[in-house]
Amino acid sequence: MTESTTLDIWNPGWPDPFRPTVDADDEYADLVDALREVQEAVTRSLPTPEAAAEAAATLREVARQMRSHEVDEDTQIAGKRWDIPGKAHALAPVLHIDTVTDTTATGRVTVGRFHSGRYAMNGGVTPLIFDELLARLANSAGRPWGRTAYLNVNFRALAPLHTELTVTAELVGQEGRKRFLRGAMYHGDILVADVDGLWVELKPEQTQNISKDLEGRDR
Ligand SMILES: CCCCCCCCCCCC(=O)SCCNC(=O)CCNC(=O)[C@H](O)C(C)(C)COP(=O)(O)OP(=O)(O)OC[C@H]1O[C@@H](n2cnc3c(N)ncnc32)[C@H](O)[C@@H]1OP(=O)(O)O
Repeated sequence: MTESTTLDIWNPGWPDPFRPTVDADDEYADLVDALREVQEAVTRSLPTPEAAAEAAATLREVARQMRSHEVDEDTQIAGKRWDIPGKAHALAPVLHIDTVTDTTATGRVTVGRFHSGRYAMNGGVTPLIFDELLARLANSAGRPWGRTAYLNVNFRALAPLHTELTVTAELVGQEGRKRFLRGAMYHGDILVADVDGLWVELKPEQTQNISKDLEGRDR
């Protein structure tokens, strides 16, 4: 991390329901790392039917254990570890955010076969990475909470697997509640994708009861 970095772990403008309510420890991060290992290993495998059945039983036993620790979404840790790459959310590729200034952000990401389309990054994963970095920038530097209104992604070249890609983001304009951002993803000097994004600052009534707004929509 460079001297000029103002990397926010938590932006005070964000609504409380997104704040972790218990201290996560390294064991929790390790659990999500282990889950990522399972995702990659299963993706890469062709087990015998017997081995598949045995693994399925083991995984269902883990799911049973985790269900006995279930909490509501405001209380869970997954997706809220702003201090670690991937935020302890197994869906997200592990994005290492190196710098966040008032108007720029940079990061690095390497994906494996779990996030592959066919021998290259799946086209749905690229927006996920852009959303992560651009959202971090859009909502940094004390700016009030905003939501993604659009992400227009251009795929310029195949994004290779098992290879570090660099990702950049820039705040290019603000008009009232609207924040316009641009981003790019590179394999070395090769531009593999770029993006235009709009974040719209929430009105006060949109930040109240944010978890209630979302209730029932994730089931
Ligand atoms: C995994 C772990 C996570 C862990 C949690 C961590 C969170 C990380 C961040 C995640 C953020 C997300 O991904 S959020 C998920 C993806 N996004 C969403 O679900 C958003 C759903 N949409 C909305 O909620 C709404 O549409 C908003 C808030 C975006 C905008 O609604 P609104 O507030 O009523 O806006 P409105 O007054 O109509 O418009 C304001 C201005 O913006 C313009 N505008 C609005 N939408 C658009 C649009 N799509 N394209 C062009 N322009 C637009 C309008 O023309 C207007 O311009 P003018 O007339 O003023 O010029």
